[in-house]
Amino acid sequence: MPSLGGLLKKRRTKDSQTLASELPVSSEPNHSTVPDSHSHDSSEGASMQPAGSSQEPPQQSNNAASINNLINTPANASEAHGSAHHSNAGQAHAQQAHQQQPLKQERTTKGKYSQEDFLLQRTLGTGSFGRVHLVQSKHNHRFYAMKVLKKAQVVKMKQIEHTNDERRMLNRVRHPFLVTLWGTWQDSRNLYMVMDFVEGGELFSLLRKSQRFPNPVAKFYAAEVTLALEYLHSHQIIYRDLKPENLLLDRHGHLKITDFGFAKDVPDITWTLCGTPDYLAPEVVSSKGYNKSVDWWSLGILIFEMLCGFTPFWDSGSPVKIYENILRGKVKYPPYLHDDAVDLLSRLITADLTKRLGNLHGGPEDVKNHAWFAEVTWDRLARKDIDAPYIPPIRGGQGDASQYDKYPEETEHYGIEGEDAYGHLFPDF
Ligand SMILES: Nc1ncnc2c1ncn2[C@@H]1O[C@H](COP(=O)(O)OP(=O)(O)OP(=O)(O)O)[C@@H](O)[C@H]1O
Repeated sequence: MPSLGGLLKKRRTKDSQTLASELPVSSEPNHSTVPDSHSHDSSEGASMQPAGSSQEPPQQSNNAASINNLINTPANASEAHGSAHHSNAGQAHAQQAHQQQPLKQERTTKGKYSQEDFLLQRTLGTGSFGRVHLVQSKHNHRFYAMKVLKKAQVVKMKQIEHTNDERRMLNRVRHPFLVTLWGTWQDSRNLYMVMDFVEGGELFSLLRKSQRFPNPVAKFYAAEVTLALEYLHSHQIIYRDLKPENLLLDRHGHLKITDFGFAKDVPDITWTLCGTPDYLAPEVVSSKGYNKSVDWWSLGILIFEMLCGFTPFWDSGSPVKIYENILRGKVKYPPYLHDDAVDLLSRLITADLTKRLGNLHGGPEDVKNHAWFAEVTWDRLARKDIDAPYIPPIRGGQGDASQYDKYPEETEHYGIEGEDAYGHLFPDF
């Protein structure tokens, strides 16, 4: 059993460096809120629509409940609600619905927004190349998340292509479980991306506070991720950075995948070594060509981590040790795991690409039809018509960032004009 000291507190970065400014996840108990079923995403318009800007009043809190109590409460789990039912007809519908979901028309945003359009607020998170701020539009007064990437840092870390890909991929996708990009621009030092503000915080924080999720809770999040992967793969996009840090919760408790920094348009195979060590598939580690199959491997790691509280190949030493464990491929399944879960995990976390679920002839349907997902009504899930197991306690209305850890703020001013050595490398921003 690995020692979980570091893993419990630290977010894992793409390059495995720990963030100097990172604060440990708060150990304060969180508070439950009244679950709101039948929630609908208000951020899916083609124009600048409310992103995290619901006009609902703050939700009621229940000061007695810790997150762990809350998500272990059967009444809050989708299975215990009886709201997730197996339905083959539903699966067929969901499949159709996904194939019908169009890629977004490329939005022409260049020159449309600038720093002047937004009031800068607190930092929501930091990453390898910059940080993400909460911002408020001066025009519609709604709240957004603004990702700021330092050009010099992006260039130094040889991430020019990935950064351009991130913008391009995010601009193309439109799905209830993927974050929406509204605009990008650049100044002499930084690149800026304005997205939905997803108010409920990271699944990472919820998981660390809860230690591990009960089977139905893990199943709910895994099912939403499965639909998002199905959508991306049907548009030839591999995501390549699945992990709880990149899964955000909206105010109703549904997932939104953020951080498309490694997403790639890949009709067949690619070779780049990227991702987060714990989550890398063996074909990535061993520098073989790979394809969408890597996301199904990562889904297995994600489900394992949600059910167990740690990743199967984790090592406190170094990424190299983790890579060795991945190549050795030995997974110890704790006895408390449900048999169906172990069966699914062993079919996802397999180095044999001819056996890995999601990568076979049946594609994502093989994953969706697995016994572990038997209760899931996929078409209802795709409509967000299944109650989420945990409703983030967002009491402050719009712009409430209380679900995010606090970070030391950036002192550098944004919007500075001047010499720009790298601007030509990012022509789409
Ligand atoms: N749309 C959003 N709404 C709210 N918070 C967000 C949003 N996007 C990102 N964040 C917060 O900012 C953090 C960093 O964002 P992101 O992962 O995109 O940056 P990154 O530089 O690519 O990070 P990394 O190098 O760790 O992958 C996220 O983990 C999350 O806490």
